[in-house]
Amino acid sequence: MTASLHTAPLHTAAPPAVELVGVSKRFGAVQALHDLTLGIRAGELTALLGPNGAGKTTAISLMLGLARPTAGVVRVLGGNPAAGSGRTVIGSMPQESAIPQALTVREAVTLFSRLYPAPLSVDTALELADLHSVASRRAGALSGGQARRLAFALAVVGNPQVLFLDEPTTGMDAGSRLAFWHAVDGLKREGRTILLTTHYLEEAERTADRVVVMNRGTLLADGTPESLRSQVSAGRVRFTSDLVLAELQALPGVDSAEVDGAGRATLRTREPEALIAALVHTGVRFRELEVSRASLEDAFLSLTAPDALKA
Ligand SMILES: Nc1ncnc2c1ncn2[C@@H]1O[C@H](COP(=O)(O)OP(=O)(O)OP(=O)(O)O)[C@@H](O)[C@H]1O
Repeated sequence: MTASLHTAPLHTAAPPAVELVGVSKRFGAVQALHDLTLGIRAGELTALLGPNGAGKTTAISLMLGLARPTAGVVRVLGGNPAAGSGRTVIGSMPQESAIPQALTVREAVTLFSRLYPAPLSVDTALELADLHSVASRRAGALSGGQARRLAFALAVVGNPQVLFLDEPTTGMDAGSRLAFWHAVDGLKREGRTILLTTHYLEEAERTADRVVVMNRGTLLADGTPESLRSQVSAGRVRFTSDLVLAELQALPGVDSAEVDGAGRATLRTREPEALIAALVHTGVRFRELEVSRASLEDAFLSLTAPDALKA
């Protein structure tokens, strides 16, 4: 197949689905966001991570047009979200949602579906949120996890192009979480743009195309889960030998080394394979070799609290 010479690659041509340019947000004395610039590409699943108070929910409320920036520009699908443009193609699952307690699950989803021009069927939304078995239960009688799933159904029933999920899995049990991520995967495969916040880093690691780490209202890191992991020492190598600290530190690629009184060494390195090859090459006898990979959690801790990993 021959591609047209005039066809620009899609990923460079497509404007960001969500864009923050130089955005600041102040609440009185609190600077919740400080000069934040961020573009979310269409069809991408982005996880927004950061410790409590980092500014994640504030960023989402600006993207939803629920608050206005103190400075800077927010665009969603090319328009100003505060002007209400695009409201019918945006779905949102807030951290806390107030759903009329007397409505049944099916009634609440039906009511919401009527607000949108091209909604999903109510049954599809119930299915996606794994709510069929409690469809006739009143919202006020749902468990915490079921109430989160109802909030998810309400977020997706409008058939959104862009979906914001603020700590979606908080309160869900393991089975609900699995079903939830399966549904999110399906929505992503359909080409929807999804931005979520989570404190469950292993979920972000498995699901996200891109991870954005914030702290104190600013952006600390932005990349694939893999690229963030590689920003910290990618692995931890442990073994027992007669090597002393200075000899361990002299091995190639060692970022940090510790050794206890029994000769048990713990080394952090970006290149565990090269380190082990060099160790073998020295001819020194070693035993009890263990190699473990840095997790996104290691990267997150190292980015948001640089001293945390030095201990
Ligand atoms: N309406 C408000 N009035 C005053 N301060 C606010 C308001 N909303 C947020 N803040 C402050 O702005 C900062 C960022 O809060 P935000 O809720 O965006 O953080 P977050 O990253 O979502 O945190 P969490 O992980 O705890 O949900 C915090 O210091 C918070 O106390």
